[in-house]
Amino acid sequence: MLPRAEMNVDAVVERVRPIVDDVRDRGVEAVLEYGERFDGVRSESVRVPFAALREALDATDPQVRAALETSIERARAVHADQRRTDTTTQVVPGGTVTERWVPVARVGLYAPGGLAVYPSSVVMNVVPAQAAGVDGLVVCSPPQREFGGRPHPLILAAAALLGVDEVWGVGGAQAVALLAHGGVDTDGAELEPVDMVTGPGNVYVTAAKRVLRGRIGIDSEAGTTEIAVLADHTADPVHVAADLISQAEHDPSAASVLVTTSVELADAVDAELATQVASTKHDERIRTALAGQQSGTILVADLDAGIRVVDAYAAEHLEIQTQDAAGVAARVRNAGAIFVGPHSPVSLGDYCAGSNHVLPTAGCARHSSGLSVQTFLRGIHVVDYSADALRDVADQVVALAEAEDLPAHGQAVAARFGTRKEWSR
Ligand SMILES: NC(=O)c1ccc[n+]([C@@H]2O[C@H](COP(=O)([O-])OP(=O)(O)OC[C@H]3O[C@@H](n4cnc5c(N)ncnc54)[C@H](O)[C@@H]3O)[C@@H](O)[C@H]2O)c1
Ligand SMILES: N[C@H](CO)Cc1c[nH]c[nH+]1
Ligand SMILES: [Zn+2]
Repeated sequence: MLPRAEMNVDAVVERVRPIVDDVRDRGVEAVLEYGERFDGVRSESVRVPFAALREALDATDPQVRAALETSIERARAVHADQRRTDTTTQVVPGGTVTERWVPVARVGLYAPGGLAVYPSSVVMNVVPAQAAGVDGLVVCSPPQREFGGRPHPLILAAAALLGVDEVWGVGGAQAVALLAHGGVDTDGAELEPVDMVTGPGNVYVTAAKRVLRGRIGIDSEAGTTEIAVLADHTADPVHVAADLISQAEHDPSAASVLVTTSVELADAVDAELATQVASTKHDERIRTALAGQQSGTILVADLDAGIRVVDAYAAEHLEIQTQDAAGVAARVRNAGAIFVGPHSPVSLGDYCAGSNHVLPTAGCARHSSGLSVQTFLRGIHVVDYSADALRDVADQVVALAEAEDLPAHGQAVAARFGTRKEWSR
């Protein structure tokens, strides 16, 4: 199995637990102290005034605003199609089971803001939650020193564009803890505890979600970014290298993995990486990520072996750059999202494909999905039987209850038909 980064979620859970407990006990005062320690800024208050959201939007570069609007429009189109409809099954005459889809009442949405700022993650969180019908939305993002301890203006602008009016300037584990436990701001504004926290983040955010899971619902662990590229001799090494670098740019712990059938391609990608990294803005971070144990190249004998490797790895993002890319993609079982062919780079999905970029990392794609409308819905079974329908199945319920040595279960049915029986101990 390919290793993940050394700095993993397990390694920081115990470091994050005291932060979570402290925020539970001391609320906003603790949040402000952690902001000072980890984000280098202490603000007057944590909730962003409503007027500041509109001001940020008005001050946004028109080109960036238009791009955000495109991103929102495409994401809304895809997520609208994910809505569920209730289903009613008539099991027998007079006996129905309805599956009713009900949105979570109040959710906290995290948009990262440490090494980079992520207005695109505001879009990717808010769009599916709104499409699911969630009423209570609160966005959290780290306080930024250069903006007086408020989140980055583009985070505020994205929230305003999406119609979200509650934004708090808090990041890391303390954000997840504040969302879960609630708190009162220095000026008396109240953050009501949420039922669920979603959104991507670094290892501290992910560890806090793991610590608080159960008290709140969480989405899949959308931690440090990963890309795997499955490529054959037809792939363009310039594109493959650019895509590997694009995701390494997120974090020194990010993973960029090439799985290929072609030695020539592997060598050409190595050469391209050396050239392209040198001219990239965040070259130091990228070099660290590419040199880490989590990144590298794997040579495979053929595409069948390649598919076995990428399935075992279960990458957050998987690009297929092979002949018949669609056919190969159809054979993959485990990935957060799959990007097919030469014109579907991961960066497209990060911003403007319409797909969601909040995706499971660290192998969680074996069992979990990216953020979607479904994340914010709960299916409730509504059981409705008539007297006749219950009578028809009463003996079977009693038989199973007795087989499980839970006779009172059977009695609850029998009692309705005057056939209660006394049980000897
Ligand atoms: N999987 C996905 O869907 C997805 C999507 C977007 C981004 N990401 C990932 O999100 C992450 C964003 O990370 P980021 O750091 O830029 O922003 P972030 O907002 O996730 O983390 C910043 C916060 O980390 C906390 N922190 C920093 N150092 C700490 C320490 N030593 N102890 C405790 N807390 C500390 C601070 O409170 C700070 O506010 C990246 O790893 C990126 O790869 C993942
Ligand atoms: N690649 C990230 C998901 O892991 C999402 C993102 C946002 N901005 C840029 N990229
Ligand atoms: Zn990205």
